[in-house]
Amino acid sequence: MSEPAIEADGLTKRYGEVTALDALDLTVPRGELFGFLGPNGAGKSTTINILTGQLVPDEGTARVAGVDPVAEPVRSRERVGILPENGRPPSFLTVREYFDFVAEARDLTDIEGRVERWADRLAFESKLDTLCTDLSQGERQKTLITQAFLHEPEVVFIDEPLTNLDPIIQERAKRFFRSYADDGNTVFLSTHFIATAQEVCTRVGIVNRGRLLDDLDPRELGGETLLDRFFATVDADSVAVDPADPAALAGEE
Ligand SMILES: Nc1ncnc2c1ncn2[C@@H]1O[C@H](COP(=O)(O)OP(=O)(O)OP(=O)(O)O)[C@@H](O)[C@H]1O
Repeated sequence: MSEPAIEADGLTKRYGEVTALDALDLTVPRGELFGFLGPNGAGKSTTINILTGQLVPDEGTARVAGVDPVAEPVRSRERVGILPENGRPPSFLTVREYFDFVAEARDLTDIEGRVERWADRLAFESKLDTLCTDLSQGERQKTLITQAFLHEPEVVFIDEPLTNLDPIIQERAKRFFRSYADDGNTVFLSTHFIATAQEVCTRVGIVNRGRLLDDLDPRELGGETLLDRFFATVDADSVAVDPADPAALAGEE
């Protein structure tokens, strides 16, 4: 069997008193559109930052696209695409200049065809020569999604990619993410949109308090919704936080 696209073993990260990741284990096989779900502060961004070579864990190991992002962050970042949450393209470049800049950094030549395809897919052809500072929020998001996929990486991390996109473009983007994974690449989608994860993801992980609590195929949920499963999983874990509270342990209000 081929090596998984993403493997994390015992990842631990502390910020002072706060344990953001608590020996997190995670395996994502190639070809999955993997939804990474969890409440605010669960450790999603911290996990992504470690897996993309932007943050060093206190303990644990990781491999992404065959590279150790902790030992070889630069080589690792070459292999992956990243759509950060709340990112902003540089204000002083036009959209096209920004893509040229990304292409230069990624050692890509002849990106015109790719840029045109993305502009068509996400409907921003008319904005290619606009300064990034003059883009709407949704147009900025379209620009950032495009840069994440421009070098056609085998693993892409996308953090809340649908934010600020209109419903038509959301549908197109979702279809694209799924087809990109169906082509054998791996898409790691961090989101609070649980219905979207149920709709498009081929696998989903639920994280809380820095640990992976569940890892499932949402198509095998039967009658249960992913939202029900999410609430039940996180609630059960939160009850476990306070064993001194007998009412909570009994599941009472
Ligand atoms: N630079 C930092 N310094 C101190 N604490 C941090 C730092 N970054 C994250 N944390 C803390 O680590 C925990 C995990 O944060 P993280 O950003 O990974 O969560 P998240 O799941 O991405 O949350 P959200 O859904 O709100 O974006 C939180 O308690 C957060 O306050």
